Amino acid sequence: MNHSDRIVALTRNKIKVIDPVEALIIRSWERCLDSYRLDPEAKRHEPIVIERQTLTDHQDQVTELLGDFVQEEMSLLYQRIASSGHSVILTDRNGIILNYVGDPALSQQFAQAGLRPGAVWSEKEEGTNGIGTCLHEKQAVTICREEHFRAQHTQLTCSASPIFDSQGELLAILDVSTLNSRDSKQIHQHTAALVRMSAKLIENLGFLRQWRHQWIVRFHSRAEYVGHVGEGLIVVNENGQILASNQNALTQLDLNRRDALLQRRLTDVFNTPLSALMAWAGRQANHVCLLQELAQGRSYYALLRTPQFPTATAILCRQPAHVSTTTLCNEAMTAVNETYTCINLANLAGRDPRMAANMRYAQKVMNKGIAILLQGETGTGKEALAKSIHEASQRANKPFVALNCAAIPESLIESELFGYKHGAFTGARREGMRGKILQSHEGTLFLDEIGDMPLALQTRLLRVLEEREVLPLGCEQAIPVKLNIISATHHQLGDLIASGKFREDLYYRLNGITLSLPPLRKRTDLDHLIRCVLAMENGDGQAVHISSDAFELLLRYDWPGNIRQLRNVLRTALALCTQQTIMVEDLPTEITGVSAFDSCQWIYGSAKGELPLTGVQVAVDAPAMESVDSVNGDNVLKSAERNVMLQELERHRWNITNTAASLKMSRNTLYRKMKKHGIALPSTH
Ligand SMILES: Nc1ncnc2c1ncn2[C@@H]1O[C@H](COP(=O)(O)OP(=O)(O)OP(=O)(O)O)[C@@H](O)[C@H]1O
Repeated sequence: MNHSDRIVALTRNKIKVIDPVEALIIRSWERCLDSYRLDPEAKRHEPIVIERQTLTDHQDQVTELLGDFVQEEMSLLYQRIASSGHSVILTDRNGIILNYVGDPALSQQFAQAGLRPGAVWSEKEEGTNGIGTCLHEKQAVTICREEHFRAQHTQLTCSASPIFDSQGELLAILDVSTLNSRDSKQIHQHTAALVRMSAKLIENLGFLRQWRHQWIVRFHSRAEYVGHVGEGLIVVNENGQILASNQNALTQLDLNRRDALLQRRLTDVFNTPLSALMAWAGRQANHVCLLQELAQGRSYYALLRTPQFPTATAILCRQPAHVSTTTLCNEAMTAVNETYTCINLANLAGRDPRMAANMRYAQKVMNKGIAILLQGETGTGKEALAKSIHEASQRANKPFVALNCAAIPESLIESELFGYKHGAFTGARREGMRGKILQSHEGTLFLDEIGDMPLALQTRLLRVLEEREVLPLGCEQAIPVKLNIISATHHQLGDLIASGKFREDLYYRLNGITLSLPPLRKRTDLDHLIRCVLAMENGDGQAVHISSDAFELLLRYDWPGNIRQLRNVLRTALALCTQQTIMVEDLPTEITGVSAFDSCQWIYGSAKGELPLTGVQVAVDAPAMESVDSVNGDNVLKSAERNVMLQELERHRWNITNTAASLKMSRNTLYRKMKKHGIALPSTH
């Protein structure tokens, strides 16, 4: 069957199609046949190319909206995937090619194929193709060889991803095209993932640029992702009214429509007014603060970016360094490279017996090639411990290489971990890539969030561990590797094994010894740790004090975010306090709220014959609470009760039985109180 007959047979349902990707292509073919009346076998034609001056105008328009860094990001993407036959292309929303980065030796061939600045690659002109079909579908697509409608384009393979403006309108397309690739579509998924990430990055940077004269709240449910490609962005004016948001913000907040945010006030969405964020940004520009979303009580970390006025010299929030795709893939590494100046194996234990036992075991096994598994809730210090073990070991002068299995897309983990040979697949770098396993040769490989590793990769990893050699993609010869693995997880791997999500044999390989890090609320040396972390955060600054009331609250708080949260809270408190003394009012409501809730529970609960909550009975001055919440006393108590419930629900991952038990109330009472406070169970917990 020739190209044309195949298209017609598939489009007219003469061959059944099940795959949704194919369905997208069939839709496009239908448009080409029925709406644009194109002929797949039409004799070779030249794409329309717009005039030079018009092209310059189009380029200026897009550069004005997206900024100069587009070219830089395109070059970075090109370097990452550089191999013969690739070019990185930017088009505007009409499919006009604006910029092109590619191998100069091949530019002639690309130009002959019609891929040159000024050429129009809309579907209407060129039939089904990466750029045109992406424009129409407004989603990332990969169009491989015969999937192109025009027979003359079947030498091309293109992965394209849309770039939207802050109103959600399509602005541009980022595309990577290659000529005469013989790889399967599946193999192109690696390139497609990189294109999607770069497009998202350009979109975010364009967003920040477009709204550079307004306040922007940058947030994510994980502190380390603020400033990265997945962060949510919400623009507010000085009255706290929301002007725009990016798609990530909607995804993070579980909203499906942009207008669900527009024209609302920041305080309709989060528990913190803009004024509080401004005060924070003025004093502690570089650090994230904790926000609570009102609808479901989820916590987010946020940075406020101050408006950039031409003369601004004073308070400027952190403008994260240019985040390239490479940094995204190395997220785990970035986290490990945080300054742990005063954390080492000797002082990590603090004065907690369980931690001290962990350190003793670590000392005993760290030079014996025994795999160490670190288990603990988020923020308990697993990465810090892994790094300290490496630094205390005999391989301290060898590399410490980290991979966060949950932070990078599934399609990229394989090549990040195992590496690949030059030309292993479309998008492979010319010189190939060594992969984290080989990079860590003789050093330590730290596999964070191992519970999130896809099953297929678990099998490959197991083979590497058993055979002590690695076979990068596209290589025929395995390379011997000397591996020392430390892995970490917040999951109970036993549960994952029971549900078939984790291989039991891999678990035994990784678990030469398990070190369980206690949550902060169970550490016996919390007082000592608070002092250490405070000293660490204070750096070389003047001596700092904590009032006994504030210290008491810190000791009694449950710390769902563990040491990470403790660091953040103390950072904020340090920034807010006056005369180097941290007072109750310098602490966030989720901490001060506990005491108010307890007294409120004591008042209301006893009247209804219910037990008081956790037994915490710390008196906090009502004015302090009022100044935080700016509400009357009754509301303070209600809001405190709500806060504590949300916090406990979050801590127990919205398990009603466990939350009710920890709050010492029946499940029915918990449901009743949740209803009273308008707390709904999130669907994804
Ligand atoms: N003993 C300690 N003293 C002071 N700070 C610590 C200590 N242990 C960890 N931290 C700090 O706490 C924060 C969280 O630590 P880390 O990232 O190691 O936790 P984690 O358990 O790996 O978290 P996650 O599971 O979310 O990745 C980091 O900022 C780290 O510097």
